[in-house]
Amino acid sequence: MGTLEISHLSKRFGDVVALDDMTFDVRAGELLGFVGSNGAGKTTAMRVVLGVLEPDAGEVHWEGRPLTLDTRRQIGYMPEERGLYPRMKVRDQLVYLARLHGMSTSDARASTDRWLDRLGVTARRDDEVQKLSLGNQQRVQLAASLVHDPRILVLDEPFSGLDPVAVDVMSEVLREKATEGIPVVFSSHQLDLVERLCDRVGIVRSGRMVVVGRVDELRAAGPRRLVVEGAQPASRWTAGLAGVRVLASDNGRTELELTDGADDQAVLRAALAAGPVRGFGDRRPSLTDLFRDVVSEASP
Ligand SMILES: Nc1ncnc2c1ncn2[C@@H]1O[C@H](COP(=O)(O)OP(=O)(O)OP(=O)(O)O)[C@@H](O)[C@H]1O
Repeated sequence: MGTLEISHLSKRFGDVVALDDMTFDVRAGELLGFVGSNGAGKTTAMRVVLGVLEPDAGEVHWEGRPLTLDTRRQIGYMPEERGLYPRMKVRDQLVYLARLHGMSTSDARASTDRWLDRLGVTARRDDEVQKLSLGNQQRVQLAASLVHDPRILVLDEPFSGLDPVAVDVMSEVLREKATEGIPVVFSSHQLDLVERLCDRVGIVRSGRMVVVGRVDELRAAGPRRLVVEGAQPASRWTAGLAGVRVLASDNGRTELELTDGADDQAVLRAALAAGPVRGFGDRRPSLTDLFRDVVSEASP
């Protein structure tokens, strides 16, 4: 199993620049979370990988070679606009899709039944897709991306609209596929989930991949954050501190950002001078914090 390499993709729709020299890779056996604001270019990038959209420039390679029609058939894709036939029965539809990807009828049936069972929709297998709830349609859509035993997984917002149990099942399946050695990339706005699940995260802004790495690496690269409990109000004791910015201050809890060279002991001394301090320590930024930092860097 090889790496999926997305190199220097550019794509415009009229005046809109959807992709602007986007480059990143998805390694064999990893789960990559693809995050970014609405309209940042995630869906466009995924559609280019799948080959349903031609880029203006750039290339996609897998195992060191450009993706061909044949290798693209080995991608399991979950589109954002769910692409099932509403009037077709669940099982028939999955068998049909697996056959379309070259599976024999008996393999297609076996694989369909296995995935329906795994995703908890066996009881609905003879129902038309349109009669299923949205969450169950989504489970079927995931089954559709997996039924042909893909060697690459590209999933556009697979978690949106799922109940917590379905989120767990979906997470488990994606993790398992990565463990099998498949490159797995999925987009999501549920950053807590991405943080928990992914090996690496890529943050997209205005068609460019601006940051990519493990969440702990991204954290280490950002400014240090401190939490001080007690010593209110913060405005009274933080004003004279060099390199210190107040991020939030309420209910006796102050969050600070320290730029290079700021002295945490000076912060503690200033806080103590203002009143009793009950808590003092580092605050690990969440992926949501990191995302906000990256997105706000864009503002002038
Ligand atoms: N077929 C199209 N025609 C015209 N503009 C398009 C088309 N597809 C995408 N765009 C534009 O390209 C930009 C990127 O859109 P894209 O759907 O890739 O973003 P996204 O990151 O997936 O957003 P979201 O998180 O909202 O799903 C947007 O400005 C969008 O309006």
